[in-house]
Amino acid sequence: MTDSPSRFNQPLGGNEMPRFGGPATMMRLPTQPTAQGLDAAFIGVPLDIGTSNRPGARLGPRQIRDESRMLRPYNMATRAAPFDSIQVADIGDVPINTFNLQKSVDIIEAFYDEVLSHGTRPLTLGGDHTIVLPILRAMKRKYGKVGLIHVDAHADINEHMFGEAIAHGTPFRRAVEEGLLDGERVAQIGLRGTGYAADDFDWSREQGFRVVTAEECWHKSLTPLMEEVRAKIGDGPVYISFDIDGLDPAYAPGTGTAEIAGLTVPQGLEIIRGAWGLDIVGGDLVEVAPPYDTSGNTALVGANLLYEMLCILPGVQRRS
Ligand SMILES: N=C(N)NCCCC(=O)O
Ligand SMILES: [Mn+2]
Ligand SMILES: [Mn+2]
Repeated sequence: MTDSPSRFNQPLGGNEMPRFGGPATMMRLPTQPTAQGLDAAFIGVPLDIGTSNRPGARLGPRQIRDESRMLRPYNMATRAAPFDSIQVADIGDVPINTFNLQKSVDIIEAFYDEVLSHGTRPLTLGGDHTIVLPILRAMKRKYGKVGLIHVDAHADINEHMFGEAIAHGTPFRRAVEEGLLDGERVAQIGLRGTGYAADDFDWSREQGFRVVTAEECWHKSLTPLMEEVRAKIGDGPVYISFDIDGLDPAYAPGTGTAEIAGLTVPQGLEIIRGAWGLDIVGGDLVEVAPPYDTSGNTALVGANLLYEMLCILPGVQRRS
C-alpha cells in the first residue's frame, strides 16, 4: 500500500538507504537550523561536565542518533503514526561550552527559549542530567510551572555536590527553589540504592512529589501506577525527564552512575506510554555514556524511549 506523499518530514527509509548509511540525524530525519515550523524537534546537548562518577555522556547525543537508525516510522504497539501527524526534524546540538558548566547552562537556557518561541515541543538527547535545569527554566517562561514525570535511580535533589549548586545530582532541588515545578504534579519513579542520609527521599515527599521507589515497581506492570500518576498530573503542562539509569544496568549498562535492581525496559515503555493524552510539553533522555556501552544497546534503548515520547505528543494520531 503506498500512501500519498506526506506533507510532513519522514525518516529516511530502511529500504531507501541501508541503515548503516545516510545522515547521522535522529531517525535519519531531515535537519534544519532552528525549530521554526516544527511541532517537535530532536535536540542534542553534548554535556557531561556535571557528572560525578563515570564521564562520557557528552557522546550520548551522537550515539543515540547512530542507534536510532533501527527505528521505523510506525509504532506497532500503540498504533501511533507520528510522521503522518506532526512536523518533526533534528535541529542538531546545543553549542555548549565544555570548559564552563555555568556558561553551558546559560547557553542551553537561551537555546530552549528560542525553540519554545516557535511552539515546538523539544525532545532532548543528553548529556548528563544537569541539562534539565536550564530546559525547565525555559519551560517556566513559556508555560508557567509544569508537572514532571521523572524516571531515575536518583532523586537528583541534592542541596549541592562538592559545594556546587549546579551538577547532575541537584537539578530538581534547584527547580523547586526557582518555582519551575508544581510539586503536587510531580512523580519520581525508580529511586533506589544507597543514600547520603536516611531521609534522602523525604525532601521530595515534602514538596508533594509522588516518590515511587524501585522496590515498589519490582515484578509488576506499571500500567496501574501510571493511572495514579495521570490523575496526579491532571490537565496541566507536564515534562518528562528520563534518566537512563532508572533502568537496571543489565539493560542500560552504558551510564555514569549505575545502581543495581532497576526498572526493566518494558516498565520504561509502560511509563512513557502511560502518559499518552497528557499535555506533554517536552522530554529528555539523559545519562547515556557510550564509553561504557560496548554493545550500543543502552543508546538503542534511549533512542526507542525518545521515539516513544514522540509518539505520545499532543497531535500524534493513532492508526485504527
Ligand atoms: N545520574 C544522575 N542524574 N544523578 C546521579 C547523582 C549521584 C549522587 O547524587 O551521588
Ligand atoms: Mn540517575
Ligand atoms: Mn538523574
